[in-house]
Amino acid sequence: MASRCCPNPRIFLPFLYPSVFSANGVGLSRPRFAAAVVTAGSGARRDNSSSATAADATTPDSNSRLNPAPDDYSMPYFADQAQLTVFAGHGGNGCISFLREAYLEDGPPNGGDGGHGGNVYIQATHGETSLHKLARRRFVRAGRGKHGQGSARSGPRGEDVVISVPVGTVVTELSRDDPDDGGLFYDRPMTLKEKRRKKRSPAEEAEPELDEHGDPVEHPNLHKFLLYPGISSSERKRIQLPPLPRRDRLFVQPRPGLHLDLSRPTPRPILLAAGGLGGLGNPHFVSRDRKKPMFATKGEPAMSMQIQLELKLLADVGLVGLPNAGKSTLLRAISNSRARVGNWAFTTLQPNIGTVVLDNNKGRPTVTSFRRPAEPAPIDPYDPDPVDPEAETEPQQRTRFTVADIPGLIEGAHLDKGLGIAFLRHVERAGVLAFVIDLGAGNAVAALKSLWNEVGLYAQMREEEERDRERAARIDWTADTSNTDDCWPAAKVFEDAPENTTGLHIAAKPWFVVATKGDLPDTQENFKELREYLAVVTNGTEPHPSGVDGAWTENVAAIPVSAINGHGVQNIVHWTVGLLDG
Ligand SMILES: Nc1nc2c(ncn2[C@@H]2O[C@H](COP(=O)(O)OP(=O)(O)OP(=O)(O)O)[C@@H](O)[C@H]2O)c(=O)[nH]1
Ligand SMILES: [Mg+2]
Repeated sequence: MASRCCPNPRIFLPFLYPSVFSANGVGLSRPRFAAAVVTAGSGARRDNSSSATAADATTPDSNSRLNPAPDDYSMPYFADQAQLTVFAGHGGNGCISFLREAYLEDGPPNGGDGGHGGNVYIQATHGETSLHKLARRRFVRAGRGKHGQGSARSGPRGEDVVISVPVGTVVTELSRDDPDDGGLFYDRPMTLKEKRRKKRSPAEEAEPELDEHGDPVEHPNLHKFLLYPGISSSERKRIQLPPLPRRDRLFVQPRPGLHLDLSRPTPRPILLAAGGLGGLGNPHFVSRDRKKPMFATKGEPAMSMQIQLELKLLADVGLVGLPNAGKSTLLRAISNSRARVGNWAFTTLQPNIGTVVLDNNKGRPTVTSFRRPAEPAPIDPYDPDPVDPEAETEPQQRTRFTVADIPGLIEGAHLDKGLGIAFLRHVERAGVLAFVIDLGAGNAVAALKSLWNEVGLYAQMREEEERDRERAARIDWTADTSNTDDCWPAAKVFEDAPENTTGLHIAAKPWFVVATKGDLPDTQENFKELREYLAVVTNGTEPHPSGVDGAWTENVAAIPVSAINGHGVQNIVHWTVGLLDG
């Protein structure tokens, strides 16, 4: 992937290190991308011309937007994980009722059917940004169908519930309780053979079936029927119940082991749990021999499911760095974010997302950038109104991009040390990774290697998890094993699962280094060393810092900035846009 930006390090002009560049014979000149970056919200122009001197840079304005007091921040509610139990609605019961009118004492049955239970759906929408509301809610219940009533009035359907989640949410089923699992609630009709076998003489029909103690045996489906309340217990045992009629389901329950990766908005809600069918009123059971059925069927119980929601933020750029490196200050400098900044480790406890606006608020772009068209969604053959796959084929003008600032990583983060693993998932989805290195905090190359090491180990761990999940989902536990001597026939489904984890799904992303706090004294040598190291990584003499084969090493840049002064930050915007456009 070739960057649109000039690979020449001259573009990261030496506003911080004039001597580094003049020593190389590179004179001071205006940056190629001299347009001021207008950040959303503030509307302020930051002039980052090369005339800013090192002396200016070392005197950050106290209590400015980029050097705020620790209590000057806004912290939106945020949760990136939630566990929910969803309950589909039970079906309402059918009704046992008979027509009563003046001069008509003994009318025909007229009980209405019960309403079907409501379904639970999930939908990924752009309006949502966090799972905190769902994390607090814990239970989601669809409405139950109302019972049928007399005069052939059917019960209304239970209300459906749609769970709205942010785009980037991964849904994993943890367990389900499906009452229909052990056998269908509504019987399939008996075959002719079964009917013949079951056929009893009229004398036998009159007599109830007896158990070994001589007590009448209860009908096996009795619990699925609703009997007329006035019925005596002996009548209850003698009652002849018909087989439950076959009924088509309105919605097909999703298969067990549900796993949805909602990485794009879903045009229509996706079914999680289907409600139960409503019961049948007594008119359904009228026959030649049974003029007045004293029973109706109960509503079908519905299933419940426990799901895990995990939000992987879909930011264009992920900021990765050690604690206190200056990530949040950088986010404030390039976007409208009011992330908390403090001179201690772990100031940021949850991810912040900032939006970098690429126009001057008058509709005129300051940077021309084109978003690649999204891959068309696979066509669902059962969808009556499929989304047009050709909808987005033209490159779209990019007017903004998003940046995610995650809590700092420390050594062992992939083993859940520090704030650890919980937030590393947010860099998995980013298009570009920006490694923020504090030039004033020791060797920058060592810091970069240790960050890549953590990210690489985390990537391998996720790939292993994903492979295990995929294997588990592929095992067909119902496979017929009778014709084979193989005691583990399902093992063959493992064949095409990849064996080795590479970590490439993160290491293959384009990345660059933001060398921040360049205003601090004596950081010049550190920056030079970092730049030389990245040059040898780019030309292939040194391996990628994560050690992963085939990782992205095209034109890896180090951009010096002083985020606290807003110096050099627009170079980050231009470089990022170049990498995003690819
Ligand atoms: N001199 C100087 N100080 C900076 C610069 N950028 C950030 N700082 C200071 O470094 C400290 C840490 O900044 P933060 O932005 O909170 O760092 P962080 O990486 O978000 O820290 P965590 O959230 O704890 O991971 C603050 O006191 C900032 O004022 C810079 O460019 N120059
Ligand atoms: Mg921070």
